[in-house]
Amino acid sequence: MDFTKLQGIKFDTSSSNTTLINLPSTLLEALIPGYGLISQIIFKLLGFDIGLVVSACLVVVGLSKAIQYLYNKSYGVFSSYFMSSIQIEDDDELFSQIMEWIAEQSMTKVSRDLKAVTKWVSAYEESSEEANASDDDVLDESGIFNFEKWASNIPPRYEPNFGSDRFWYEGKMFFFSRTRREKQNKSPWGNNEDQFLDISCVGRSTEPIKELLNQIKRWTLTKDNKMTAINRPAPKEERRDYAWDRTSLRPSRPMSTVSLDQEQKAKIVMDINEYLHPASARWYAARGIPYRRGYLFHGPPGTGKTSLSFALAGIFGLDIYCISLMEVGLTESDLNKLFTNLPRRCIVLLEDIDSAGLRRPDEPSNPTAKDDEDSSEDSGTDDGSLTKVSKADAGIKTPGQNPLTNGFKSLISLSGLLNVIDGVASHEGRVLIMTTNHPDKLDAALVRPGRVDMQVGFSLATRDQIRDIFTRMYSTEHDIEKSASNSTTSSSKPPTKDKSKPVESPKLKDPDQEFYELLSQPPVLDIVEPEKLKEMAEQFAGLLPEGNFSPAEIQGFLLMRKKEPSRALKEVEAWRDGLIDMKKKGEKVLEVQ
Ligand SMILES: Nc1ncnc2c1ncn2[C@@H]1O[C@H](COP(=O)(O)OP(=O)(O)OP(=O)(O)O)[C@@H](O)[C@H]1O
Repeated sequence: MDFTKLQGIKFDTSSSNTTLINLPSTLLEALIPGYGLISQIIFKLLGFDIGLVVSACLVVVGLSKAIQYLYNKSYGVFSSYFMSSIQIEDDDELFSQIMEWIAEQSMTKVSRDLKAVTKWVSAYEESSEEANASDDDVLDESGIFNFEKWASNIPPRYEPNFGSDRFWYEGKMFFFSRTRREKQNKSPWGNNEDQFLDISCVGRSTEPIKELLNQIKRWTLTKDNKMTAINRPAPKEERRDYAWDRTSLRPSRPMSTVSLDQEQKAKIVMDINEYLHPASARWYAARGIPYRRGYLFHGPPGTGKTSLSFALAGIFGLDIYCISLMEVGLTESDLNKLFTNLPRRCIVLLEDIDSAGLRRPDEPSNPTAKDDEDSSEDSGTDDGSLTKVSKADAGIKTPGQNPLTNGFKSLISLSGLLNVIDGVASHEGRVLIMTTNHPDKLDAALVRPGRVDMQVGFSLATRDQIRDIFTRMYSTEHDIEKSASNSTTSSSKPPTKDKSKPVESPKLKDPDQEFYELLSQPPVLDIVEPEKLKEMAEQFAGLLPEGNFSPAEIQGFLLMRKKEPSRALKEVEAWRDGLIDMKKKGEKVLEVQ
């Protein structure tokens, strides 16, 4: 647009033709290059002077711009003097809590500008409608669960789109804006944008917004109640922004489902309870003791070490942060970052620390050859004179290596691990649980008091545990409780079809007909009275020798017969003999499963 032409314009104010909506043609010519020519052509072709229309349009645009400018200016002045606001960044967990809360408010029902998000739900997070889906919604015509069909019934979640909106909450109006911006530190991988929310309200105090945020946090708590969040290290390339990824949210595991000596369970719970009490931090500080507590859960695989950790997280409402030192490429600085980014209170689960392949300087150059030997004489000190395993060692398999580590060597040295556990990076207030199948292979420095304050041994199933696992598997008490508290019965439904509704084979003759006919056999649902169940559990426990099988193995056997306690009882001897035989021969495959 050539504004220099505006200088040459002489406004003929005496002309009665020049009004607010009939601008002089010289002005129009200056604002719209080629206007004169175009208007003449249109006039010649149509006999119509477009000057009035163009002038009116320009005046409307100009006025609306001026009004918008004035509005923005006055809103800016008003909000800086008479409004309060709080900003929330998207890397804060409050961000997702607010989005979830808002998605359930009437704002998303009346707003005309929404963002639809496919709900990612884990198997445990289905809403009641999803969990209540009828067989017609989830099963195909052969009676087989069809995920696509089921997933198509899950509606998206609607949340506010980018931009501004407002909502009322408890009689107060709040303004809400969602803004996208470019990240300052750009990464060649993935997303270079982040977002933030701004919640504001009229008034010179942020109290109403703070109260709203507290309400949202309380709402999240009731929603996530009885759920345990599991976090794992974020992928390497994203670790610059987020150290941890919340990988799942699962129902808290009731303590009663972990078969372990009751007194031992109570001892651990009481110990953690005392430690977590807010007054304990001061008690520790007054005595110059670092406010940390570490536990070592040791025992054969499948004996409940991880299960107990999850049950503890559920009891104390803590999130779990799992780290495996076996993670390929996990360096000491990564580990440091992960520990410094832990929340104030949490459970850190350091799994299988024995198989992490940590190395000390006095180890032979072929360290893996020594892995199979008992290294308990490695009475390490925590003086830090321990070396870091070279990167070249990672993942190199050599003969004689520990089958558990599969030749893997961690990039983390023992000194590095010790520094993280009790160094400056270590977060005070966290509960550290280390698990191992081979406590004898651990360095004494790692398990010295202060790093490990309580050791809990897990053993292969005792008679009591076997009885307990059998009873829990076939007891319907929990199912009845659930269906009473929640009108839905589907969460307690057996995963296969009910026996009252046998699976129908498809009408059409198809090559899989014979296979489908196998499915049409009605499943047996063997419900036994509590008294009888007790008797059967006793019988079952009597058939399995103590200290021979892990709870996981017994659970696996029962799961294959999850609705048929009588069949489990009938087949347990064959399974037992097969498993003992298999272990003797060192085989991995079992005939009777
Ligand atoms: N003591 C137990 N009580 C109840 N269930 C158990 C027990 N031990 C094992 N299980 C069952 O066995 C499975 C594996 O258990 P879990 O992962 O806790 O074992 P683990 O000791 O951590 O094994 P690993 O050493 O291999 O990590 C789980 O499904 C769990 O329910």
